[in-house]
Amino acid sequence: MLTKKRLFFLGAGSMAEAMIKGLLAAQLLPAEQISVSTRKRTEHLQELSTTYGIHRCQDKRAEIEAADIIIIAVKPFDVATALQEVRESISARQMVISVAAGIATEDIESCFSEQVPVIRAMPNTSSFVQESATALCGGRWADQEHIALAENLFSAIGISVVVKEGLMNAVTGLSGSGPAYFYYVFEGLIQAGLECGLPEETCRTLLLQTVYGAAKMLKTTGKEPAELRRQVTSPNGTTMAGISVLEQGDVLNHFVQAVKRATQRSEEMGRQSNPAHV
Ligand SMILES: NC(=O)C1=CN([C@@H]2O[C@H](COP(=O)(O)OP(=O)(O)OC[C@H]3O[C@@H](n4cnc5c(N)ncnc54)[C@H](O)[C@@H]3O)[C@@H](O)[C@H]2O)C=CC1
Ligand SMILES: O=C(O)[C@@H]1CCC=N1
Repeated sequence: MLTKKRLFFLGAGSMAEAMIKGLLAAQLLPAEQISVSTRKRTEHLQELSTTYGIHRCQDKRAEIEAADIIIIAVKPFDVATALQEVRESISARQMVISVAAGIATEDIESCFSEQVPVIRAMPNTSSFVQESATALCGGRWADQEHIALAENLFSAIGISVVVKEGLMNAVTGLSGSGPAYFYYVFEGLIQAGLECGLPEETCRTLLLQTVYGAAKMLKTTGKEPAELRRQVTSPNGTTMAGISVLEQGDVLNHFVQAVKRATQRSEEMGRQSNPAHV
């Protein structure tokens, strides 16, 4: 479905690069059909174009007019300015996909004079290795075909699910930010291994396989995490001793609070960066 489409990325940071890398690896469309722009012409833009063979934007408006799908991948507080610059070049025959945290489809829609189909999506940076977990929803003017096209795009770089827009801030706090929670745990475990006398390389090798194996167990056995944890935990053994320290620190509840705070932050950013109010 996407093979002949032209994509324009408004913004060329971590998320845009992760998506571009994933899309090209999936061979969903040729690199020449992807254009990127940044606020200023930077070396980074040149680097992206050299690395991936994508088109480095020369004339933002003309290239946006020629695009089929415009992907908003600027920071939430830059969405208003970025859209102000190009809104006249976007029409109802195109489709906008925003990955900006917190920004509602209706606030993006209100920037255009036409009934532009808008999809709000929340992928994560694992798009880079085609392992994103993406949730998306359609705005007022997005029909089933637009949603299917967006699912097609995000399924090429991981898995995608369609949710109600009211759940998008929670998705942002859970799986949008999610990789960072796991990296944080990984950092802690590396530090633990080092402090217990293991060489760094050994820690890294063992932990990488441990995290990969645990994720694969969850995915392939379909068992509950508590059940899989029980299988590791011998009565009065090492795991029980380790987990009791985490329980004393109420670590599980801290994860719950972290995701709730991230969800709330997504809501706040949506209010503070609302492009409809600029
Ligand atoms: N980094 C992540 O893990 C995820 C980020 N997101 C969302 O993706 C969006 C981008 O985030 P990052 O890539 O992390 O940010 P970033 O700071 O790495 O990249 C932002 C890019 O936008 C460009 N930009 C700023 N103003 C612009 C303008 N007026 N016109 C064109 N380009 C402009 C900047 O030059 C930069 O290339 C955010 O809205 C964020 O909420 C969504 C999912 C995950
Ligand atoms: O930290 C952020 O605001 C972005 C949105 C989800 C992941 N990173």
